[in-house]
Amino acid sequence: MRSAYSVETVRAAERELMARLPEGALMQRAAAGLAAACAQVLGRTAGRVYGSRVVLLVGSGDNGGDALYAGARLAKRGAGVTAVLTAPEKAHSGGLAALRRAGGREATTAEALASRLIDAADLVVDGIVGIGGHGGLRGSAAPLAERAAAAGAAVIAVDLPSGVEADTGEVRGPAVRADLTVTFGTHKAALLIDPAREHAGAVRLVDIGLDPWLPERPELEALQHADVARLLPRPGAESDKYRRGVVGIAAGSTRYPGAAVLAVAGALRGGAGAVRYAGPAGDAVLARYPETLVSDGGPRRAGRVQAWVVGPGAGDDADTVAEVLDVAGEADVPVLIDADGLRLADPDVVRSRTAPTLLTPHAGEAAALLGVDRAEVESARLAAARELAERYRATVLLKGATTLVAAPSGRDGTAPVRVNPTGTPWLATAGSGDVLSGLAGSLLASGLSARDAGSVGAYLHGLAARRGAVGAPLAAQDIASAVPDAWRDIASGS
Ligand SMILES: NC(=O)C1=CN([C@@H]2O[C@H](COP(=O)(O)OP(=O)(O)OC[C@H]3O[C@@H](n4cnc5c(N)ncnc54)[C@H](O)[C@@H]3O)[C@@H](O)[C@H]2O)[C@@H](O)CC1
Ligand SMILES: [K+]
Repeated sequence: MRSAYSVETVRAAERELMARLPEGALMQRAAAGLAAACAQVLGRTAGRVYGSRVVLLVGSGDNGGDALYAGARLAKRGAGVTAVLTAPEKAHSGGLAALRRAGGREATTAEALASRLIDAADLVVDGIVGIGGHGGLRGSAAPLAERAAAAGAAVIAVDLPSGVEADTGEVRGPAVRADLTVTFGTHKAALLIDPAREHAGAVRLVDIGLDPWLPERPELEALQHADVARLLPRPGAESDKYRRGVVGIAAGSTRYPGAAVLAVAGALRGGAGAVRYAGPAGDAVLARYPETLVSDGGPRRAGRVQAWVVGPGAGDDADTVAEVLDVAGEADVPVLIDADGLRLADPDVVRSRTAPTLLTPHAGEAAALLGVDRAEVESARLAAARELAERYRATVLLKGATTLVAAPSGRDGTAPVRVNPTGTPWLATAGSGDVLSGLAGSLLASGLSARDAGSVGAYLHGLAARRGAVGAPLAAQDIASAVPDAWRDIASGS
């Protein structure tokens, strides 16, 4: 599991740890990890550390201190290191002294911008601002970041790419774009959630001994292979198709029969023992998937299921959405609501449900439910997912480059929001969401909680797209077809 903690929590843990260590020890741990990462990158870009050209962008806080101490370590190994001080009078004094002792140089922002210093660098280290920052880069920091981006040197961000919001992943103004971010103690939300995540590049976590002081429950977590492997449903020796769970799919319309076929395609690969289809696209479904149990009497007459999926390709069929909510309410089984179903479902009915509900909007659908612009959802994904989960008292899977799964708060607080690490741009293809709804619905039917079904579904879905795409576009059906490969990879730990 990869966990991310809030700035407030990180600071509290750091205080506990620092109280037990000699002064400055923590910053030395951070600087040592940072210098090691810099040396590795220099090995690739400049051949070696000795004789390489390193530029440190140094702000006025401890983030700059980390950069200065790391720079001193590199200077001792023969790198030519210049620190560009955005606020010379406020730069970390111990770090600056260490850099000077090691033979490093200093420049003001104006000098750096007027010369070719940054353009000629092999490596730029961004120590402008870390967890102490708010808002986009201010003052002379913004043109420095721009120059670094244009220079084409490798950029390593210290703790966070400067200018992003640590706790939310928002980017509200100019921000550094890094190739690698070396972060300390724990991940922060900005390193996992877009748009900030995109600015971070690859992320390396340096252990500074913070773990014992961090609370058990993080703000955010990203499942890894081993976590998903533990959650994947496995049939026992005694299982028959009904015990494995039956998922009901109420999707598609005469206008959009394909959505039904794709949702069924996903559902057949999600671990349920059987898939029932209730809707007007039964012939299309059977033609492609003869193993489906098709009924043409609507959801009420479809027979028992352990979870329902409703909404993909539903068009304006509000009656079916209402019927599924009715039937699922009577049987007290989980419901996944996707696509058109999100717009058609009665919010009061959704809120008053007692069995789990999983809503799976993309940014546009989430925006419509929240009554805001799509851009607002895309720029503040975490807040949007949390807000929807509370408003609907339902688990919300907000699709996107970094898909989020947020559960509503319960008696013992709010479970960490899950962020899916397997997303890929290849997923942005028509019908991809229909496959996900079937897949996650099938996981719900096989007994996973809404939060687990959503996050395992998104994980498998992303991995399947990566497996299936391998450098070429893929269609939604290919994603469904690649799910068993993804499942095998996870189950076998490969
Ligand atoms: N606290 C600790 O124990 C440790 C902290 N470490 C480092 O210390 C950092 C936190 O240090 P600080 O609390 O001093 O804070 P930062 O160094 O992150 O930033 C604070 C400074 O940045 C300026 N600033 C804020 N927003 C800005 C913006 N948008 N544009 C330009 N300047 C801006 C502020 O005026 C302030 O002077 C961490 O991110 C990490 O790099 C590490 O050394 C590990 C140990
Ligand atoms: K930084």
